[in-house]
Amino acid sequence: MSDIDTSKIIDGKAVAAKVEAEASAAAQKLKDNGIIPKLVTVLVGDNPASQMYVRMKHKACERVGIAAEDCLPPADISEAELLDLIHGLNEDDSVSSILVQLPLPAHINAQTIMNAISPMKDPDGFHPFNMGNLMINEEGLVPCTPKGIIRLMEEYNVEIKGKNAVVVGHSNIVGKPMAAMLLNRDATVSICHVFTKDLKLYTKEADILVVGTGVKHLIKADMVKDGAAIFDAGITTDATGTYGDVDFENVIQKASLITPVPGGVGPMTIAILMTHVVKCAEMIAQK
Ligand SMILES: Nc1nc(=O)c2c([nH]1)NC[C@@H]1CN(c3ccc(C(=O)N[C@@H](CCC(=O)O)C(=O)O)cc3)C=[N+]21
Repeated sequence: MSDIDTSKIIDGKAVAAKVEAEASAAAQKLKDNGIIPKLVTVLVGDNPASQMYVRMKHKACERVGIAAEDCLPPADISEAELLDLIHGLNEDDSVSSILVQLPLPAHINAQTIMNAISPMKDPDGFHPFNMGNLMINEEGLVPCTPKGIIRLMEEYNVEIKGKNAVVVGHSNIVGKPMAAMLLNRDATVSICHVFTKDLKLYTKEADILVVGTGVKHLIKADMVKDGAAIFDAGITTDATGTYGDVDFENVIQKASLITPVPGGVGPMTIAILMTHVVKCAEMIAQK
């Protein structure tokens, strides 16, 4: 195995700590004025991975000084009952933010649920109102993972304007909003996905490469341009360990900058979420 130049590795944990400190300061200002930002998480059923992610979000709230509450409906809750629960949280003035953990059980339409969350209380930025604003370059509450990646680009002085940016994965929570954010900053953006015929043809041209597919080690060294900045939003955990969508050890040899998994994009997602909970509380205070 060849040596790894650690100066190329983006420290997502360090930037996340900085973002959390900013959120904490903003939360303190609100609290000085008698407003307590509060996140309510809704976790349907008992998926262990979801339980872990929700626990990580609650721990972040604790670090930042945000109140957090857990709603734990059973896996067989009906869509109508879940909608009722959300309507109650929308009406509750003590609740700043509502996060319904994904994935939801198959008998519930996830988008129907996302649409029911008040767009003012949507720290995930998944409501069509917030998604629509992103599309017209009015970035308010936007999806946390791509926003966290943009913040990493800013912190590491990755120029976006005029660059070839390639996004692999076209999900509503990573790929699509990522592409919109890069386009808003004047990159030339390509979006590749599972039906793309020749993935390498695109990735080879990428000055900025963002990958979010959930396919372990999809991106190999021969698919990457020399000097590319690479952001890996994928995470797969199996019996042998935790992996990203990028074959890190080999791809780092060609990259100028690269996020590790874990410790890259993941912590940023949660840190940005914290800033959004505070933003929601600020919006409610101004209403
Ligand atoms: N409504 C909703 N909002 C979400 O934001 C949301 C969701 N549903 N469903 C699931 C995905 C997944 N997600 C992650 C956040 C942080 C890490 C993270 O911080 N990971 C650590 C590693 C954790 C480990 O070791 O497995 C890291 O990358 O360093 C991972 C995954 C948020 N999600």
